[in-house]
Amino acid sequence: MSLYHETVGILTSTATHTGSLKSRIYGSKDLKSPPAQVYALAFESSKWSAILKEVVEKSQLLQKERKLTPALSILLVHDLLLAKKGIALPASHGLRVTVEKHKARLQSEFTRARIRRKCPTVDALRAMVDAELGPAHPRWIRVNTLKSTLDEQLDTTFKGFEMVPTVEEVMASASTGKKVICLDGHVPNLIAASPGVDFTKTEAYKAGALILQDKASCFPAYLLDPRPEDGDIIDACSAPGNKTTHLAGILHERGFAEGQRILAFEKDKHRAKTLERMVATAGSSHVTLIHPGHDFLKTNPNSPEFRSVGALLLDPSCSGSGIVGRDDTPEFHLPSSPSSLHAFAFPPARKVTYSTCSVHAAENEGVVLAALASDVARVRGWRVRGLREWDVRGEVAAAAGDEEVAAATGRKAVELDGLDGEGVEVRFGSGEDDAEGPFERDAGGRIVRGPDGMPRLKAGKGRVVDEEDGDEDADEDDEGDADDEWGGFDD
Ligand SMILES: C[S@@+](CC[C@H](N)C(=O)[O-])C[C@H]1O[C@@H](n2cnc3c(N)ncnc32)[C@H](O)[C@@H]1O
Repeated sequence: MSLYHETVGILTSTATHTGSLKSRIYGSKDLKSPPAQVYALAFESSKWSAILKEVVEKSQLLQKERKLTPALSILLVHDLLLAKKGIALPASHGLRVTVEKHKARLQSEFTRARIRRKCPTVDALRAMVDAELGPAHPRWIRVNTLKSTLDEQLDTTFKGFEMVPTVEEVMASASTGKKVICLDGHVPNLIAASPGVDFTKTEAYKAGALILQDKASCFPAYLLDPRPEDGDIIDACSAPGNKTTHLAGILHERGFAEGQRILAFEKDKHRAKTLERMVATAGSSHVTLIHPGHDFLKTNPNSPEFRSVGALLLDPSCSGSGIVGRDDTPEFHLPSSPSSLHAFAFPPARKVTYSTCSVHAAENEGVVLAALASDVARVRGWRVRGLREWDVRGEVAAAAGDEEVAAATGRKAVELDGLDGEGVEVRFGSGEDDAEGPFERDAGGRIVRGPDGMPRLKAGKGRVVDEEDGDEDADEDDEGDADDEWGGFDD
């Protein structure tokens, strides 16, 4: 079957019409054509289809060529008019001949469609079509510290990229074609690069030194703040392994304690294989114990295996409604909220992060509220912490009017309040607004980082590093509530 028929099949089949376009194509076992080619054709043709529909209709192509279907006509006319190499079929192929004999008429209808949109050139029309898709998002790349360092990557993979101080400038580079990068101001070792640059061919990517991971997806491991003294860390819902390997990267920089491990659960055996591959490529197999095909909810928190689990990361399956750039409407799956309640029951656990890639309150604030209202949370004293200074936090209405939950759950950080009076390491910041953010910047506007790779906070902005013992302390709060002083992760 030709590339065109296979792509029509993907775009029109109701049987495969779930999940994103990408997952439908890359998850299809029946495709003969290269998935990347099918994806490019499906995506680009869909992007242009409003204009191509006009061209096909006004040229009366379908009336003249009865064997062509509407979907096939859009794909073929797309390649005829817009692909560099034209229709990807032999010159004598019936489909190609059928469409090419109408080239002059199709071309003139395309020109009319462009003029109707007041675009003087095809490039201007292209820019208009791209703009309708919304702003180009940066390519987020996490340097995997198990395999490389930020500096090493700046000197190699990103050599030749211009360093800019803001993500807005990275996004703007989509229209100038310049290759630029910006170091993220929140998550260490995270880089925003120009949209459209393909890093999958680089040696660093192939070696696992670079991991393509959206910024939002980097927050859970960063907020969990795994430390050598935390003991074992559970990643309850691990595949494909972005956060599992991120946890390993953070602990690698801090130094794993003797015998400290990441316990990674993945209930889907097929996805667990992907997890195994990712953990191996990232160089973290020796510190990660994978439980393939194991349902985290079926674990016994009191089992000796978990006696030193101090922190858990929960990233359950969700509707995915908040994924930027998702190209079609996702199904609405509710997450398994019991995972939060289950995590609270691990005896030594002191920290849990709960994250989703959903914008639905039922999957976010609703789950946090239900978890906090549970018996185990009340008995063990679990409370919500985190992200006080983040611009977008939980919604008060969605949190049933609970302002503490709403104000603290912008990106779902939940932490145990010290049961034994020792308190906890993470504290809230003051919540003051600061146009430039709370971090020190150098003359070029870049965020200055401390020896541990964390951005350095300006004096008076929450977390500070005690120069003598390296411990992180909170500044004095005007209201004297040390619990409300943390500002380490926030903008
Ligand atoms: C959102 S994805 C996790 C993404 C992953 N944390 C990452 O950053 O790459 C959710 C995964 O959790 C798995 N999962 C869901 N419920 C689970 C459970 N109760 N126990 C173990 N795995 C679970 C799903 O099979 C799926 O692979």
